[in-house]
Amino acid sequence: MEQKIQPLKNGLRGMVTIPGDKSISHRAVMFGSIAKGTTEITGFLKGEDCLSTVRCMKQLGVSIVEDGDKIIIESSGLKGLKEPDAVLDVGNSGTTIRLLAGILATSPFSSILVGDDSIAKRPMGRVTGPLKMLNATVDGREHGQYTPLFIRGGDLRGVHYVSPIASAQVKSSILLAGLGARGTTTVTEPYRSRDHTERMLQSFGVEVNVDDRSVSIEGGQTLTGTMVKVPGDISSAAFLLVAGAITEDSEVVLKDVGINPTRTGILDVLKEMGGDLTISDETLFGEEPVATLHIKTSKLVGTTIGGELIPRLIDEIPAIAILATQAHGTTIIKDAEELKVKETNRIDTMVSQLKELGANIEATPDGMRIIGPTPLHGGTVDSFGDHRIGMSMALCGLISADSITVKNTDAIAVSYPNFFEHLNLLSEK
Ligand SMILES: O=C(O)C1=C[C@@H](OP(=O)(O)O)[C@@H](O)[C@H](O)C1
Ligand SMILES: C=C(OP(=O)(O)O)C(=O)O
Repeated sequence: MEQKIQPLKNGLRGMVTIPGDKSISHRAVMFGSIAKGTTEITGFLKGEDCLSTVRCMKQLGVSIVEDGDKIIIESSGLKGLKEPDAVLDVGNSGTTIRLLAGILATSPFSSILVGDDSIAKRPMGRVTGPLKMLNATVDGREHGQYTPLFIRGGDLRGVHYVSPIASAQVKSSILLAGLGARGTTTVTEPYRSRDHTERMLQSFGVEVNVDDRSVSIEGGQTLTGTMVKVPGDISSAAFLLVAGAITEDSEVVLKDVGINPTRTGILDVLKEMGGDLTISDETLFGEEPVATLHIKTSKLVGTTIGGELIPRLIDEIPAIAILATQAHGTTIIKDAEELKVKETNRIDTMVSQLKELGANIEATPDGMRIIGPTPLHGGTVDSFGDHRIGMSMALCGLISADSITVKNTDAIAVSYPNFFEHLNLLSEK
């Protein structure tokens, strides 16, 4: 599918409730599936990635049903999972395959994990390596570096894994395997990555110890079913925050957005760049903080982004690149090599597609450099099957001189199925 986006005549105005957080929705389904008893999820993101997680867990014998706006999971716990009779297909979802690999490493049966063409290029050695250290039998293409992955779980023993990268997928995979291991499992990261696993495991009754950049878990603990209320996804909200800031005469209100501090790098950067952002109605959905975000048309300046900030805004960098094209001065994004191993190489795709529209942007070895403000012209660009690239390109269409056609917009359903609906709602006068 392709979409033609016309430049806005008036600003964006109104209020929307952002769909559920993708990271939290995946975890709610996986943890509910390995918990004893009933888990009820509200605000679950019905995006393609989370639906892949639901399908995989059903194939492992778990009962997952929709009841109105709730997802109800019934399980007899981790030991109740059954050997799947077909390969488990994670689609486009890195979170599904890496977290599920950790769960399967504890299960005494064989499973094969596959995904789409993008997943086939993404590195899996970052989880298969440490899972082997815990004594799991894990293999795959190029000795477990890539899909298909083969896993036979078994008798695991806890380890202390010092991760070379700040990755919540790696951390979570190892901690989930650690739940079924003898002794203590600890993961230490160079910087703290998103901590939804740590928070949610505690609401399922698991004791988790956090000490600065290290997280530890004792093996043998069981999860008990619970209620999970999923906040709106700040990574989806980011696109509307950027849209509101870069378009004339705009004022947008986003309700119930998750503001977990391990995810709010985008808010820090927006403020740093001069964004007219206010945060109100702070409250908690279970263990997760949420708030209402207000953004207005903003006078933006360039900034430098790197270091510990990167894991706090890794998925928002494509949106931030659009912001930077409209900011006065130079924006430098560094220490962001991880962008090369997402759904696409997000450094290359953002640079090539933004250049296509007239932006002043260059790739650097660990990120990008953008000089603004530059007017964007019309044209045809491609998401290359990457949801976040598709939404970033659509934002360009709001401010460009002529219309922009974005190819392969179906990918957007991975994380924000009603993205265009929300944009249209905010454009109506
Ligand atoms: O744990 C998660 O839910 C995620 C962690 C991040 O990936 P990494 O762990 O690879 O950094 C992020 O990019 C991804 O969208 C979701
Ligand atoms: C990188 C992403 O997701 P995943 O790793 O789960 O495919 C993303 O949503 O931007």
